[in-house]
Amino acid sequence: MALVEVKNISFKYPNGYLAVDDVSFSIEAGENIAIIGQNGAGKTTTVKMLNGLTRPCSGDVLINGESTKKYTTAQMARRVGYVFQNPDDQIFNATVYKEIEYGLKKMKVPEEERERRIKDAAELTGMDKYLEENPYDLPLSIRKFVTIASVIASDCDVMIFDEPTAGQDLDGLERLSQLNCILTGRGKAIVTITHDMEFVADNYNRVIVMCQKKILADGKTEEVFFEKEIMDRAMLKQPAVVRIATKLGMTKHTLDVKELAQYIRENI
Ligand SMILES: Nc1ncnc2c1ncn2[C@@H]1O[C@H](COP(=O)(O)OP(=O)(O)OP(=O)(O)O)[C@@H](O)[C@H]1O
Repeated sequence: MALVEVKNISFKYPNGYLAVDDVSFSIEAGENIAIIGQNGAGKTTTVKMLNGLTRPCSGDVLINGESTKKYTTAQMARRVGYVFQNPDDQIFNATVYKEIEYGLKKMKVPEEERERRIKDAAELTGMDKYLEENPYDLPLSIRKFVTIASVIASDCDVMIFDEPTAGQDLDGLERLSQLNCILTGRGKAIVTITHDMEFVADNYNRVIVMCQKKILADGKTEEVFFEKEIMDRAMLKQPAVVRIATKLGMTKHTLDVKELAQYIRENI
C-alpha cells in the first residue's frame, strides 16, 4: 500500500475557477518527488489537498490507506507537513525556538521529546545558531529554513516544500540537498514544488509535470527531462546537462555532469 494515494482529485475555487482537474498519483515512503510546471499549472492547489488545507471537490486522498475526509486539517498536519512558499504566511512566534516548538505543543508532545526534536530539526536546518532570535530579524532565505525546521520537528511522514530554492544562495541549496537525503533516509516522503530545473536534475529521482490543471508526465527525472516535447508543452526549460547531451547526440539519458564530461572526453 502506498503512503499517499491521490485518486482523481479536482478542485474549483469559490469563484468557479477549476484549478485542478482529475489528478491521480501515489507516493511511497522514502520517495523524493519534484512537482514542476509553469505558473498557474495547479501545483500548489494540488499539494494543499494532500494535507487538508484545501479539500478536493471530487476524488479522494488516502494516507496509509485512510481517506483524509475523516480528518480535520489539524489532524492532517500531523501526517503531512507543509512548508509554504512564503514563510511569512507561517511564522508568528517571537523566537525561532518558539516557532519550532509551537506545533509540537499543539500536538501535546511531551517536553523532553519536544526538546530533542527541536534540537534535531534546528541542527539539520542550520537554525541552531538562531534559536533565540526573532524570525523577522532574519533574512527571508533563513526564515524559510525556520519553517522547514518546524515541519521536520513535527516528524510527519510526508513533507511538502513549496518553492524551497527561491532566494537561496549556494549554501542554502546545498543544505536543501542534504535535507532531502537525510529525510528520505529516515523514510520520509518529500514532495517539492520548484521552478529550479537544475536543482531538480541534481536532487530528485521522480518528477510530476503539471500542465493546465492536469498531470502531463510522471516518471523518472532523467526520462521526463529528455522528453523535449513534454518539456515544451509544459513550458519548462530542460536543464543544461540535458540540452548539451541532446546536442551531442548522446544516447544514454544522464543528468550526471561527470558522466557527460566523460562522454565528451571519450567521444569528442
Ligand atoms: N484563491 C483563489 N481563487 C481563485 N483562483 C485561484 C486562487 N488561488 C489560485 N487560483 C488560481 O488557480 C490556478 C492554479 O494556481 P496554483 O497556485 O495551484 O498554481 P501553481 O502551479 O502552484 O502556480 P505557481 O507556480 O505560480 O505557484 C491559477 O490560475 C491561480 O490563479
